[in-house]
Amino acid sequence: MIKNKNRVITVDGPSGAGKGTLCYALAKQLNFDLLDSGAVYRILALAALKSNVAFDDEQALSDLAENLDIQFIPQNDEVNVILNGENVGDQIRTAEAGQNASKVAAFPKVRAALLQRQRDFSTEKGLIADGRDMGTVVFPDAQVKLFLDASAEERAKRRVNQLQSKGFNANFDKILAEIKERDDRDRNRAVAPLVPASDALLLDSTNLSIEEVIKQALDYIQKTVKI
Ligand SMILES: Nc1ncnc2c1ncn2[C@@H]1O[C@H](COP(=O)(O)OP(=O)(O)OP(=O)(O)O)[C@@H](O)[C@H]1O
Ligand SMILES: Nc1ccn([C@@H]2O[C@H](COP(=O)(O)O)[C@@H](O)[C@H]2O)c(=O)n1
Repeated sequence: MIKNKNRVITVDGPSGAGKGTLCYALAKQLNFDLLDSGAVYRILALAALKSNVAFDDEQALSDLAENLDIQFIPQNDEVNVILNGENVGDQIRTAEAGQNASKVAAFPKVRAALLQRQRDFSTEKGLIADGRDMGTVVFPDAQVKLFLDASAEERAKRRVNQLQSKGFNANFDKILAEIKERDDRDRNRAVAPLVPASDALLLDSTNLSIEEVIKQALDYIQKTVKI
């Protein structure tokens, strides 16, 4: 049995690698809680827009981050994301919201303001933590660390399919450019850049189906720790 404070499995990686899909499956299979840390940064960017805080005002953004009133409420197979009492699930899931999140996430004071809030998601039940710095910064003592990657072209293809399946128009070249821009910002920022933890298992999902990724992750988890 994993000791309480370390009962954490981290999944980091770039946008569209399949982290959310994998984390949801792992949380369900293992009956662990789920932290979607990207949603926290997306909510902060939305809160900044709503309160006219500029994306380059680090102090105001970190003050906002300290006082964010957010709730994640599971309902059926979804998690309702609530900001100041308003369900903002749809507003934080746009491509623009992802780009805005990566801008506010680059500031050290913002990341510091959100650190404990993310750690508080870890309980005795166990936690699957999805993000960019889960294994390197937020949960450095996690028992299992995964880094899920895929080529930028494959990730753009997945995003196009995802948007089209929801009835939206999607332009591959535009989405690929956005993915590369966000990768670049996340990988090259001064604080908590997107890098695999030194003790993370690297999983390249470019040529793997969702089922294969889940199986490889579960096999590794079961080999590494007794859940
Ligand atoms: N191995 C895979 N093969 C094909 N499609 C996949 C695979 N993994 C995930 N997908 C699909 O790719 C899309 C993006 O996946 P997902 O949202 O899980 O990525 P993500 O890494 O969480 O992205 P983000 O960091 O931007 O939230 C989804 O439509 C998902 O169904
Ligand atoms: N641990 C994290 C998680 C996310 N970010 C930033 O938020 C952006 C949106 O994340 P998604 O996973 O929801 O796509 C992402 O591009 C990162 O800039 C982060 O910095 N740290």
